[in-house]
Amino acid sequence: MAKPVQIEVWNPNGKYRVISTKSMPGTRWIDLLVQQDCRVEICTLNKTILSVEDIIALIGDKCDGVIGQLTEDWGDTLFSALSKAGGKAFSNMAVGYNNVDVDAATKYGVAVGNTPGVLTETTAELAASLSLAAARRIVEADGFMRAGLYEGWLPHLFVGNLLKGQTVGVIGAGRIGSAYARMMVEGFKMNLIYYDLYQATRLEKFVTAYGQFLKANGEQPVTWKRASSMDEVLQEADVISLHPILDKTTYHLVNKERLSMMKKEAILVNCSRGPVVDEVALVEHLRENPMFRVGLDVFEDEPYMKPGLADMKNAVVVPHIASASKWTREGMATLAALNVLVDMRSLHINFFIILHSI
Ligand SMILES: NC(=O)c1ccc[n+]([C@@H]2O[C@H](COP(=O)([O-])OP(=O)(O)OC[C@H]3O[C@@H](n4cnc5c(N)ncnc54)[C@H](O)[C@@H]3O)[C@@H](O)[C@H]2O)c1
Ligand SMILES: O=C(O)[C@H](O)CO
Repeated sequence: MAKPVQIEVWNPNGKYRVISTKSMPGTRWIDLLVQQDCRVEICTLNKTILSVEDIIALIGDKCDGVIGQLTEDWGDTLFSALSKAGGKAFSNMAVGYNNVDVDAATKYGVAVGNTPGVLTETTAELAASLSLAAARRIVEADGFMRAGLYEGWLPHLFVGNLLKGQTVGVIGAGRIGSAYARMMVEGFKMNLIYYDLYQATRLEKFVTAYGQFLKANGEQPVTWKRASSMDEVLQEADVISLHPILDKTTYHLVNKERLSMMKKEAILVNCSRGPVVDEVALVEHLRENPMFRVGLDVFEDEPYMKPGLADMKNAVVVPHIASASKWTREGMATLAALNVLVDMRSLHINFFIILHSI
């Protein structure tokens, strides 16, 4: 039996039907779709994560394109339903496709898009924030103040780690990993060690030039190294931030064995995807190594945390907010709408007008 559908409709008489499974920030994305003769339907169901059945009900009998979210399971069932409804386009409002079966989409003739780039700096800034929060024990200290425990300055009170001159390690030096590395190198004068399948030439040039600038000004130059293995990064770095995509090769990339390679006072930050870290092993490691700290934006079984994690004082945890700046979220929504419009190209969308309205 078809489920009831709760929606908000824009441009009810539009020729093409485009669905967004969630309300998204700003109105520019809606304007773009409306200008191209789309009827835009936004799901208003009061449920954080929509099920496959919910989305099938939204798609209905006729649907030209869908903007979906990373919490949804875009596999064979949904692409088959979208294709049957005449759909040609799907865009994830996220970077990457780990919740999307691209082969299934291709099989059903649905083009798939995602929203990289506009979230690079915002996500890197959150990774930098988590690095600082963990290094300087900001959340613990904040809780201490609010609990009325502060009785006056003490030499040992919330002593943390100085970043300057230490080594920052980046696993996955793509767009976000490189932006984070630049922030930590330039902002805190950290040396860089990174591991990626590809050489990050621009990043290397940046660190070299910045090192030369520091030297010319009588300061200790910063350095960079491309590691030949991920283990080398884990062994050498003081702060390690994870930025690879999630796929079969990066699932549980950081496991019990690899955690044990890291320095006892190291900081691990994850703003990539939860399953890149074996969270059960991480909780055990945090428990056994109180000076080891983590900053986590993502979790293995979102929205849940593995048992014990919430009790760990040496963990800073935030609810997947790395891309949550107004500019970025509006940009992601705009990009997702453009992806859908471009991929509905067989519908003779007027690209000249699109390009002039963004
Ligand atoms: N927490 C958030 O809100 C948030 C926001 C944006 C992106 N992300 C995640 O961050 C990821 C990276 O985004 P991006 O825009 O930088 O992507 P990107 O494609 O530019 O960078 C990913 C990098 O990972 C590298 N890589 C792939 N497999 C690897 C492996 N096995 N070992 C080491 N490196 C490997 C790639 O070569 C690439 O350089 C996204 O796929 C997404 O999962 C999370
Ligand atoms: O990949 C993404 O885009 C994030 O996880 C949400 O912004």
